[in-house]
Amino acid sequence: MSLYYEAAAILANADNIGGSLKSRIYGKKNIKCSPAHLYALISETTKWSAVLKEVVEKSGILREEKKLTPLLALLLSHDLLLAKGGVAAPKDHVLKQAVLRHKARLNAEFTKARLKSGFHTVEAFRDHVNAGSSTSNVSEEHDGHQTTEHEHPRWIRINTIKTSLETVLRTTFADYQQTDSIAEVIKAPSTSKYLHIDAHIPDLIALPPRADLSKHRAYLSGNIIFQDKASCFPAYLLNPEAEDGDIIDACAAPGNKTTHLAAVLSRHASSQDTHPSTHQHIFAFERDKRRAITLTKMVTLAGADSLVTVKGGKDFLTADPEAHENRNVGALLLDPSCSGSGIVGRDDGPTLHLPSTAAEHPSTASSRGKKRKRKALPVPKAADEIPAPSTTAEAEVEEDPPSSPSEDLKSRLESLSAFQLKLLKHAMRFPAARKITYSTCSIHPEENEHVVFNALEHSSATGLGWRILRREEQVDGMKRWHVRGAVQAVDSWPREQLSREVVTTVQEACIRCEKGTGEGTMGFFVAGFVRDGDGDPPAVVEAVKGDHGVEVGNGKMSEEDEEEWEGFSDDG
Ligand SMILES: C[S@@+](CC[C@H](N)C(=O)[O-])C[C@H]1O[C@@H](n2cnc3c(N)ncnc32)[C@H](O)[C@@H]1O
Repeated sequence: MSLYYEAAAILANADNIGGSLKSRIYGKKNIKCSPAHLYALISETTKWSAVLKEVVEKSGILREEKKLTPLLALLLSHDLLLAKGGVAAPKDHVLKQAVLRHKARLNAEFTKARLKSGFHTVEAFRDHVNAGSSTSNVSEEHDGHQTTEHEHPRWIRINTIKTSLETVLRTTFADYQQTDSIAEVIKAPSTSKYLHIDAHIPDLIALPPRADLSKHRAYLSGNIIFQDKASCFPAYLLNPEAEDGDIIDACAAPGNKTTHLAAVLSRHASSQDTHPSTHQHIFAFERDKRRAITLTKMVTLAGADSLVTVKGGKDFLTADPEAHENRNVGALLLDPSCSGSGIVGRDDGPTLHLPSTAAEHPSTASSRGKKRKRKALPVPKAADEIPAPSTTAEAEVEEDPPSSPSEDLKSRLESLSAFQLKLLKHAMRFPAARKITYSTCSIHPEENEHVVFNALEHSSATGLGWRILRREEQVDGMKRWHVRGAVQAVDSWPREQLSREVVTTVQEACIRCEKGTGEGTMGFFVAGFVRDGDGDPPAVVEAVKGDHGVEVGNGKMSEEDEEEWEGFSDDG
């Protein structure tokens, strides 16, 4: 498969794999081309896609070249017009020939687009695009600055292990102007010095989209951490307090929530004038050894070494709840692998704009007989837990897809939610546990509200006294957050065991974030579980054994457990 076919397949993301573009490319097995080359081609093409979309549409190439899909046309025209070495294929390659046949027209349209944008040289045009000053979806003008439709602020969590909000406002952000309006920050150009202090999460601020602090001393020293607002919800909602004892982060890499947990402990301790490591510890499980290395680095950079033990290469499902070291685990944070459908791309990465064949020649689509049209799947933008470039047009596929995307998605969601539920049920087995948060960066009810309902209906919850953490019991910022569980997810749940009242309470207790709104969050879900009273550890073990056929600690698994699902790769 040539570079362009591989790049188009990754951009189409037909597997709907979550995670950053980088992690999806580097984590992909069996790719033939160099990952670095693929990454460069895809990210550069995405950056230029608003310009190239128009160039491709106006050139008419898609109408005449049946071998080209909109994605291939974008990638090839990028290399033809902008790459130093031109199209990276032998001269008799079918794709190279297809694009070269239209070279003159593509060049002419590109020149027109450049001049229309007011640039006399390609270099000036390139600088403009590289500065991120929007070749994409230019939709509005604000104070002379153009902004794109789905701008995402640069969220920054102040690492309270090392510093405080007050200190960074006085130092790192001393020359920034504070505004109460997140909208003002979102529409500001990347270089402007606007700052918004978040109203829900303590120690979180928003800067304009694409604000680049990656070389700033505060970032390099771990005083500030780039973390999306939604991604801060779980540790804040879990709210581990001194009496909660030790904490498990069950799916920890790259470590945003682990270090946030450590910062919360640190903050609580400093308000009580104690040191957290004397009575509380965080165990961070990460099954993937490679990702565990990143996790360890992040923990060290955040100054959280004394608070966190990284369990690298260790599967949380093999952790024995009865083990001596887990006897004080009172709180667990579960943020398992998920479809990543809430990811809107890497931190403020660009949006992919696909050329439309239909828009150019309305008659063409209907005259294509058997060819099928389907919506291009959203493409991961380029991060940890963020943006996948979203597509703006329909991709035409010439061949029959192997199976319908909705069937693929349905079975993928079934596997994912079974795995997520299994983790949640395992967390409920820790005898001293009193608090759990369950979160995903997915927008699908199957991975969210339905997992919660399933757990609540299951005797892991009912037999052991677990219940949902109601809205009115949540920490202040989460109680005030207005986007709650999806009503349609709740309505579609068959009320077999849970009463209408319970279902309504759960819907109100669940917390969601939506992507692409003026709130500047990614798509996200979190729910809290609590257990009242002291419990009775021996009875707990019996209930668990009886219910699951699992003797925790000796590795004897039930039939259901034997089918180990490996999960999808995650954000990097
Ligand atoms: C969504 S990511 C976690 C992101 C992380 N919580 C953060 O905020 O940076 C899920 C992680 O869980 C890991 N994982 C999945 N299943 C696991 C398991 N059974 N035990 C331990 N880690 C697991 C994956 O390798 C992946 O790194």
